[in-house]
Amino acid sequence: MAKCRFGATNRRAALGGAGAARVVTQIAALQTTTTTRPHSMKIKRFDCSLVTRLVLFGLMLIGISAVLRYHILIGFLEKEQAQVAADQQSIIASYLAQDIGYRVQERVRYLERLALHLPADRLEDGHAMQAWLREHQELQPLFAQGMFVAAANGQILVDYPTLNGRRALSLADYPDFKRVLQGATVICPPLLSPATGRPIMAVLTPVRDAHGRVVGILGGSTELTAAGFLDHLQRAQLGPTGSFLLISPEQRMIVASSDEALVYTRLPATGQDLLMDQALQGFRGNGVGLAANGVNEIKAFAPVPGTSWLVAATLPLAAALPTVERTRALIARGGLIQAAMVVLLVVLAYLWFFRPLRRAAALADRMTRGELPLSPLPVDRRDEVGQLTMAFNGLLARLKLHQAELQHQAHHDVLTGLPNRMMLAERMQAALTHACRERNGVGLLFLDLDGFKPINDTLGHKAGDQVLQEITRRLRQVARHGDTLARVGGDEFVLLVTDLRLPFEQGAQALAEKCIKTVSEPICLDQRQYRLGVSVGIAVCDGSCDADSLLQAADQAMYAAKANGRGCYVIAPARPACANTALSAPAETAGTTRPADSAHS
Ligand SMILES: Nc1nc2c(ncn2[C@@H]2O[C@H](COP(=O)(O)OP(=O)(O)OP(=O)(O)O)[C@@H](O)[C@H]2O)c(=O)[nH]1
Repeated sequence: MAKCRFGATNRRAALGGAGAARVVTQIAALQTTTTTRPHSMKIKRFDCSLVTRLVLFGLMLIGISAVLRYHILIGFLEKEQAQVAADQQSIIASYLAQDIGYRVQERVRYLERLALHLPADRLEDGHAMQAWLREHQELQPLFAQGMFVAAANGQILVDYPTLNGRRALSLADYPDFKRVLQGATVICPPLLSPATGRPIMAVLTPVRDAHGRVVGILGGSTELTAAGFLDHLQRAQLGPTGSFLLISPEQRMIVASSDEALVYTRLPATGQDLLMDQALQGFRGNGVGLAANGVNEIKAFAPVPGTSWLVAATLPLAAALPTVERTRALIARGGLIQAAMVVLLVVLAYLWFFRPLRRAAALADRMTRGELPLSPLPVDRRDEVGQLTMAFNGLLARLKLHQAELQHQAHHDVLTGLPNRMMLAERMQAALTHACRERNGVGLLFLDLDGFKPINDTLGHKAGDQVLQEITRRLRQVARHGDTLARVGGDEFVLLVTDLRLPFEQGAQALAEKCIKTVSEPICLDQRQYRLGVSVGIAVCDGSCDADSLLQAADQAMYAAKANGRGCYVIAPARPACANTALSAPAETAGTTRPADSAHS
């Protein structure tokens, strides 16, 4: 069947290279990916760095744990320490109250004993009374301001030692005066001494006659701060800022205190110090509350036995919690040390754990940018980084395999596995260059099967494919080592022969005859034998021609062989020179040979 071979060349190129073109595009895309220079993968932004995130995460953990520790631990410590301090204050306040109670009772009992022995019938005898008072005062001076005797109407008759203005006083003005007349010993509320201006306490006890009637009053007064009475309260210390108070609830007065400025001062108004208000209403014990001066204080209250007084021990909360303050500083210091350690550890971890990762990333980056050939990354360790690197290497191997497959597909025919037109062109170019250098010849045998279409049409494409594969197998046996057998169209093959010696045509002819012979062997299909033929066009060259011209010359010669009756070969009449030198006489059949057995099947 006559065909326009030159027009068909392009069509065949399209046919033979249809799949290949797609493959070539894929390869080009791959090459583009690997050769274009993408942006560097270096981590430039500080906030993108894993190390930064780890450091921030570590610092955040430390911050949270410090805040939690601070609130839980400090809260617990504050509570515990405040309780311990309050209990201690209670013990001290209670001890002081007992001691003060003892001292007061000692004076009360002393005065009551004296009253029993006082000669009631000589009350009006001033000299005798004063001598009696002096004798007992000097014997046991429990009342620092001395003692005095008053008539039943409250008028002070005599005192020792004599104090200015004392005799002018009337005991009838005291609120408890009547109780004394009824026979009770009374501890008078503290008051400022008219004589010294200092706070004093007086004790009054009745003097009875032989019939038991109250005929007078024996009294004793003492300054609260007098030696041997409450002076020890003044000297008592409760930390650097704490104080002890002796309180008279009826008067809402501080009777005595370790803080001199508070002595004989009034307590804050109701509502200003709730804990104190509760104590004045009878609460005894300890607690923490806001004082009138706005400071949180621990207060402990203890009653003074035998009196209505109470002892209060007060201490600012902050002063009671030195451990808490130290713990606070400790937590802050610990937090800072931990933060520094986290930074240090993360840096060490970065250097130790992430260095292989960074190195692998840098290598992969350089490979991606084409600075290094694609090769497996070194695997230093068997940890997660090593696993990642191995996985990357596996991926790389698959990529290379895939790339090789694509390369193969782009250069080979899928059905026969023979080189396709693209690869043939490369081989021809190489063969011509080689021939030029070696001064020998290159031959091209263009083979087109005869009678192939009927097999396809009658037995189907599958059988046609089997035939093409069988023909390929046979032609491969004919081709010498170093020759290239390519499939360039449906039933078209090209055999590229190199290293031909002069005369070049002679070697090519021998090969053509072998091809015609082997193709014409019967083919067994579907238990029937079929015969095919092949028309061969031969073109030879000494290496000075170009590949296209050589192919066109062989193609035209094959066309001539077809025209000559098929099953034969035709040698191109003139050796091709260059691409622009077209073969002028494709029908010329000089050198046409028809082997005896080259008949169509
Ligand atoms: N089975 C199969 N058939 C193909 C393939 N490629 C092309 N063909 C068929 O091969 C046939 C080639 O046609 P022709 O060259 O005219 O066949 P022919 O009978 O040898 O004719 P002449 O070359 O003129 O001798 C067509 O029918 C194509 O459809 C293929 O890969 N497999």
